[in-house]
Amino acid sequence: MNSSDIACRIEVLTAAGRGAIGTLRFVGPVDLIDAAECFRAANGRSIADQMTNRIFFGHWGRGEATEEVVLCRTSADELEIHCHGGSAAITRILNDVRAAGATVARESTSPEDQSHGLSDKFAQVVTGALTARTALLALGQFNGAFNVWLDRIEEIDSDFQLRSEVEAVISRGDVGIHLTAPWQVVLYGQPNVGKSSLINALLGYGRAIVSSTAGTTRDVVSAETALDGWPIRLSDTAGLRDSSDDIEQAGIGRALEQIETSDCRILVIDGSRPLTPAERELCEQSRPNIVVRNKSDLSTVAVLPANFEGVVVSATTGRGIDELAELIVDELVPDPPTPELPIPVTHRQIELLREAADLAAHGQQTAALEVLQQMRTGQDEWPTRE
Ligand SMILES: Nc1nc2c(ncn2[C@@H]2O[C@H](COP(=O)(O)OP(=O)(O)OP(=O)(O)O)[C@@H](O)[C@H]2O)c(=O)[nH]1
Ligand SMILES: [Mg+2]
Repeated sequence: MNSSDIACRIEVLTAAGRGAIGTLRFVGPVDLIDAAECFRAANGRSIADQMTNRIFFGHWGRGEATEEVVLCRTSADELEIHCHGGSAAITRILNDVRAAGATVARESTSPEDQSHGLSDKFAQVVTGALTARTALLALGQFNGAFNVWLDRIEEIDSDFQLRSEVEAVISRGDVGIHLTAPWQVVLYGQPNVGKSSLINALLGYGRAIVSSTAGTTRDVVSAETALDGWPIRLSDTAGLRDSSDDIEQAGIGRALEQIETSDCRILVIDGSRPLTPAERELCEQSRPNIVVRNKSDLSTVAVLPANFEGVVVSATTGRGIDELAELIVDELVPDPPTPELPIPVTHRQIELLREAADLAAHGQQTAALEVLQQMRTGQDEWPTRE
């Protein structure tokens, strides 16, 4: 019998979005998968020779690029496949089984299908949102906040008012872009001031190595967390100093790149001793968003240049860490939006909004509205997480 004559299908059982494990169910003759040679059981038997209702372990894929999976024949012609929860593993298994002749069931819970055809890729933003808070904002857009706004602005008859409405939406673009990608926050400063201790205190666990030896951190060490429900990637960096050590120099080069590309720059100084000339220069030249005066449990003698406030903390005792977290949030999201407000979620949407604001500023209201109508859901490109 030709495989295309066999009624068999595969479906994804786990919900869309990020998860630890992905589960798929195959219904049909399992020798179809054996014949396609996409799975090798650790016990050397074919799937058809495995006992029902017993799990068995093996590798999916051929050659080098295999992946560990756990399978279970839940009945003679039903097979569950448990794999890594990322979409890559699920998609690969779906594609292999489809290539072997199975159909992919419509009830698939891929993000595209989960929108039930109601809307478009807003569903992808909802499932790609990194925290409950950002998921709620994305859900607001999925539920039509943007389209409601597009309907409403068509009624506006003043180009001045149109422009200010559009600019208010643009101002939420930074939050929109970060629904699915964390803000970058960097800690930097001289060696031994307590940067690694601080990142650990903010994270609540020991991510970075701490030691009394200056020059301990050599590379950028990053970790993701959430502060007040906002997704944040904190990066610890090598202490900045003149060094003849090649590895340390390379680490300092990476630190400087990270400082340059971050959304929030936190300069850490050792507040228990007078400010060094290098720290003074960093205050004045590196444009820090926040200056942290660490080691306040020892003393607070450091005096910052005029116009710099500095938050007083101790990574060791925890003093000031909550206040520091609040300052970071205030820097990144000074005006947190609510889910019913329209929020652009892609760079393309922000570009279109800017174009419309510009047209409105030149009195071209009809043209501005035409540009805005291109933003109706379903006509845009969407962000994906690397
Ligand atoms: N008393 C006190 N000691 C601290 C505090 N924060 C850090 N230290 C100590 O300072 C030393 C250096 O801490 P690290 O966190 O490794 O400093 P760093 O800035 O990451 O250093 P490099 O990686 O070398 O650039 C360690 O001995 C820490 O225990 C603090 O708030 N109070
Ligand atoms: Mg360090």
